[in-house]
Amino acid sequence: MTDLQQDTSLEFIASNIDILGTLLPEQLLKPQVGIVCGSGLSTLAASFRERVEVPYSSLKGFGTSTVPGHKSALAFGLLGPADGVPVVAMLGRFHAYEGHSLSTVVYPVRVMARLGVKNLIITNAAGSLDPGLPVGTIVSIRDHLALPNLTGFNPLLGPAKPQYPRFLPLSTAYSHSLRRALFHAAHQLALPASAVGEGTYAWVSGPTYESPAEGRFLRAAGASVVGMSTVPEVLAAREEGVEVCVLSLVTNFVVIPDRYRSVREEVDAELAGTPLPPSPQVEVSHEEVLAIGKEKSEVMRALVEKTIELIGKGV
Ligand SMILES: O=P(O)(O)O[C@@H]1C[C@H](O)[C@@H](CO)O1
Ligand code: HPA
Repeated sequence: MTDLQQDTSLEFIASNIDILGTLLPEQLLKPQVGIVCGSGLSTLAASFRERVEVPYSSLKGFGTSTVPGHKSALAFGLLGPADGVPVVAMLGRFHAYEGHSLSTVVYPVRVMARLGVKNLIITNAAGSLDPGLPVGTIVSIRDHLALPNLTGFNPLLGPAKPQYPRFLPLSTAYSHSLRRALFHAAHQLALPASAVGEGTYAWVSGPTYESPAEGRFLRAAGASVVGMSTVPEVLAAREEGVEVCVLSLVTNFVVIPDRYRSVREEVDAELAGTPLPPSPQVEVSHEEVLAIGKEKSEVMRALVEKTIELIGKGV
């Protein structure tokens, strides 16, 4: 772990606001919408106007993202028509599997909230557990299943703080109104219905991809997609009073064979002179995850931008 407990005191975070005050023009200093860019999705900030990038290294309390496809900077800019909505994007996030403490993982979300962000769009790359959500589908997350949270690995563990609720409800964690804005945006962009699905995100710690039995378990438990991020950020955002919308890009199927081929059957059939067809050996890789992110970056960007435009219009 890089630290045990990140300093999230108002004073410490405010020191970043002072630093940003020296780096940003006035019109970018109070972003209304935040974006977290998932693996391979940093291009979500490609069309920010008046864009200014601030490396995490020039800010206090930020870690360094060590995962390929994740930069380590905040991008500030304007999005949408006319004067534009001030926005901030995390180009690169922190994952617990990199060795970051959960308080470091969620720290940028807390900074965004203090800067004035009211709505946060969190993106990620995820594996599909549902044949109805093929590779390339964008999934609007409506709920989560977080085994680490249920077993004592939760970013909100710790002494009560007067500015936060002690017992945070999660039944409305995924904003109904932001999800409505997202589906209105998908309609306005004339995306086919199959391009954007809905589902439940299972958070696992990683860094291993799921074994077939783990995939079957998560699917039986009600998850639609699985990934190694996002839920800690959702919890911190909700604790800060920020509305949250999560988009998972399906980059691969989690291998869930209905039935394992028996190797005994395979060998017996071979020796009897009636060999079975070769059994498929499928493996997911981060390179494949990044490649799908690249392929879908334009549609993800268009969807996020249109959603932000509609949020600004109160749709
Ligand atoms: O940051 P995200 O959740 O988009 O990244 C996913 C999960 C792992 O970090 C990585 C695995 O390929 O991609
Ligand atoms: N499992 C967990 N995280 C992921 C996956 C996956 O299959 N694909 C992309 N991120």
